[in-house]
Amino acid sequence: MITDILNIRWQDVIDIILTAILIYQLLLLLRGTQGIQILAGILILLLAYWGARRLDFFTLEWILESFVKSLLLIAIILFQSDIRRMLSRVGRRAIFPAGYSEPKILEEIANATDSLAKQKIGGLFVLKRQGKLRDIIEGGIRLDATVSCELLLTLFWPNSPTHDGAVIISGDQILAAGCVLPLSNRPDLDKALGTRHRAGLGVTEHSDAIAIIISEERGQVSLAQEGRLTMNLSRTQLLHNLNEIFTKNESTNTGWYEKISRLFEKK
Ligand SMILES: Nc1ncnc2c1ncn2[C@@H]1O[C@H](COP(=O)(O)OP(=O)(O)OP(=O)(O)O)[C@@H](O)[C@H]1O
Repeated sequence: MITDILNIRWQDVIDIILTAILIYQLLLLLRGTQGIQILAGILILLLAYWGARRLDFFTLEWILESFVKSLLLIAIILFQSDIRRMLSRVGRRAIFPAGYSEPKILEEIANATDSLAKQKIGGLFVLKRQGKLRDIIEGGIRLDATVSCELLLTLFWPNSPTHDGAVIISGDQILAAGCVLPLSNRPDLDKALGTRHRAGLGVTEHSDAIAIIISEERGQVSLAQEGRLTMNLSRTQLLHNLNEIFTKNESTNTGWYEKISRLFEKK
């Protein structure tokens, strides 16, 4: 046993790590879906097969053995939509890692912000960076849709179910809407500013995310970063600030570890 451990090759270590990551990601992908129930069913049948073998129940073993032999095929058929979703996610991240370097994304966000402000419709966008916002995203309505000005406007349209709360964006993807953010406790904040601004500021105190706040009352746009609020921005100023934050920093600040973890990360 000890000699086996001593003989372990570096390939075995990588093999074990990759298998663990794969299983963990599969479980994350299936969590909360019907897939997890199917997986539990398969595990019960595998347990029954193992029991039948141990107890020499030949007929049951024979039936379950045929099932176990075709398990891979059965799993592919049962999980085809989950597998498709996972492959497209991995492929998309490998080729187009989550980032804001594509100028069109920031323009779509700036256009939506400007349009909401002009119509005095309240809005709150959170632009995710390296820091995880999993709890916040899971509390909202999951979307996984491509960023577009039209969709962002629709999400904040009065009476829409996603009108309240924040939209979380990561690169070219809208991850979730209707998300509740942690509120800032800053005592020196202008008393005229309500919970939308405190929420936008709060998320930037807890993470490296950027928040764009559109005031319903005054139709003004504010940008929050690292617990600081820059208020009353025009469309041009907002776009300029976003470009400064993202296109310059994002590509240089991302190390190899972040690049690899983004590939597997479930946001
Ligand atoms: N914790 C939170 N997370 C996300 N959104 C929140 C949170 N709390 C409040 N909001 C949003 O803020 C809205 C209330 O805005 P409120 O009037 O208090 O803010 P405000 O900062 O004064 O902005 P406005 O100028 O738009 O009135 C809620 O309807 C909701 O959409």
